[in-house]
Amino acid sequence: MQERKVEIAIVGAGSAGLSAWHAARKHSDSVLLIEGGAYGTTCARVGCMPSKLLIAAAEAAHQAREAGGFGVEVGTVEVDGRAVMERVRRERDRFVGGVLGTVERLGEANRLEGHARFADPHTLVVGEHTRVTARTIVIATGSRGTWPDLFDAAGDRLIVNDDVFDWEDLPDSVAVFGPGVIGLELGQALHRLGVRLRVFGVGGALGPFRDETVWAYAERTFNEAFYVDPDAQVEHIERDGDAVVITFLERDSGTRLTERFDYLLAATGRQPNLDRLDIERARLALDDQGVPRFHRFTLQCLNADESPGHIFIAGDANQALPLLHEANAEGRIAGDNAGRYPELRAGHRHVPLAVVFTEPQMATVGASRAELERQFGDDCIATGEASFEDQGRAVVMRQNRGLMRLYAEHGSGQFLGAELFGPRVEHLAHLLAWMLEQRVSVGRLLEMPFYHPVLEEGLRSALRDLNASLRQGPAITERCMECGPGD
Ligand SMILES: Cc1cc2nc3c(=O)[nH]c(=O)nc-3n(C[C@H](O)[C@H](O)[C@H](O)COP(=O)(O)OP(=O)(O)OC[C@H]3O[C@@H](n4cnc5c(N)ncnc54)[C@H](O)[C@@H]3O)c2cc1C
Ligand SMILES: NC(=O)c1ccc[n+]([C@@H]2O[C@H](COP(=O)([O-])OP(=O)(O)OC[C@H]3O[C@@H](n4cnc5c(N)ncnc54)[C@H](O)[C@@H]3O)[C@@H](O)[C@H]2O)c1
Repeated sequence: MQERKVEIAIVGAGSAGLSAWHAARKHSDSVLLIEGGAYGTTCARVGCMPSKLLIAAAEAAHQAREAGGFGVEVGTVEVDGRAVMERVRRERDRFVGGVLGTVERLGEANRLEGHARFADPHTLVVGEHTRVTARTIVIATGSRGTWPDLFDAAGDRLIVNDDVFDWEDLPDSVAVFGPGVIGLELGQALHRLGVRLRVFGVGGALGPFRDETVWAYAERTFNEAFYVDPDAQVEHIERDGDAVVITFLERDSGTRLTERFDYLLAATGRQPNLDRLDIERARLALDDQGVPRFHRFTLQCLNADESPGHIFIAGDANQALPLLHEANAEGRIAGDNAGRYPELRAGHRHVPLAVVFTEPQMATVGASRAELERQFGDDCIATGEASFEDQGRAVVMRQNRGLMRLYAEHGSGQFLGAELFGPRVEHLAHLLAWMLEQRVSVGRLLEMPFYHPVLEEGLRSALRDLNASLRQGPAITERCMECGPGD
């Protein structure tokens, strides 16, 4: 076994680990990046990027089918599954290639390949070939898909997102379990590409929505296009030949149905990659899920005796906000602090922002209304809403489905959060997140310029409604009279 002594060891060369490496290097030349799997990051290989590539193909098919609504006839739309998947893999490989170039440029001496696990709080054993002793350590090991044992009956027809992006062709049918973020993004894309689909959930959850009104609108909208049962009664799963056979009660009728699918796609959540790390040997304080307790602004873990430690945790591994921009930000903070330890700096944490690339898109900004009520008190939160159904630009584009609900604090009028379901709300969500970062009041937001005709005019309607709920402005009595048909 080789021995290596370094200042800072980073476990995991994903988005968080790479950010951590660059931040740590500003403090020391002795920074080692350890990777146990394939280089290239979850985001580029099996996450954000290939999923958006599949969605882009699905959108093209959908737009072509919808063209008739504009009086444009394109004839029968045919999806060439092989060509779709070939482009997904090709562009995915290009994104991965970009990351591999970055990894290459780190220099061979600064990388080590092999699965790392703790031998003691300062020592990692890597792939049975190297013992690495480090002054500080960053855990950036990411997460992986998880599913209940029941699904194992599907054998090798049980797949997760990773498998989808290696397909050479599209299958005929898929049963998606989990109408969360991954399940809805991939499910809707597969449906639009002509794959027969059913989506089964538990407990009623749908995407990221917590606001019941937005949830109900979204649930109705998705179900108009494909079958989604957020609280499904699935009775049996078995493998039969090349098929997965699922017996379930149909959502509205309660009829018992048995259907065959090519695959069961498990999109039932992700678990942090901490279980194969011998984390107990790091002697850290763990929460009841086995995740190290850490400080949100420094990413520093607590030792078992509650003293602040020399180990930091960033990205999906800490399960706090499993999103790419958070993994990058946390990696930077953790790497910086691992470098400057024991003197630490609090990093800047962004307001919560999440976007789901379905159509209509789903987005959340700030805390949910329930969380805000807990923080501020039941009667301190005002709500404003606007529909996209007769919003000018959305009608023009024939994408006039959706609803947004915005929250603000009574008295101060400060904008606090939103749940958005509608066309291209990724952009509205950014505007709102940027405003939330600046702690802007609803009144001040309404003083901003709004062009015409744009989707932002719909946001203005929601802000006006919110301002009226705050009793800081008049209710909208006659829409369109003042602002034209954009609202
Ligand atoms: C299908 C899908 C779509 C997504 N889409 C989006 C999106 O649109 N927008 C968004 O913001 N987020 C999205 N995400 C989430 C985003 O991809 C993750 O939050 C982000 O990639 C996490 O980065 P990370 O560095 O924490 O983990 P990773 O990139 O997974 O890196 C962890 C690394 O650690 C390595 N590792 C693990 N254990 C060990 C060990 N013991 N020793 C050595 N190495 C180890 C792994 O091999 C891996 O390379 C998506 C995720 C999925 C699955
Ligand atoms: N656009 C994006 O930003 C994006 C896209 C994909 C993934 N991600 C990240 O990846 C994370 C993981 O995504 P995810 O979709 O796996 O998790 P998720 O938590 O969003 O959804 C999991 C869903 O599975 C359901 N579920 C749990 N057990 C089930 C069972 N036995 N049967 C049926 N349904 C079950 C849950 O109720 C939930 O609706 C997300 O939280 C997000 O942070 C982000």
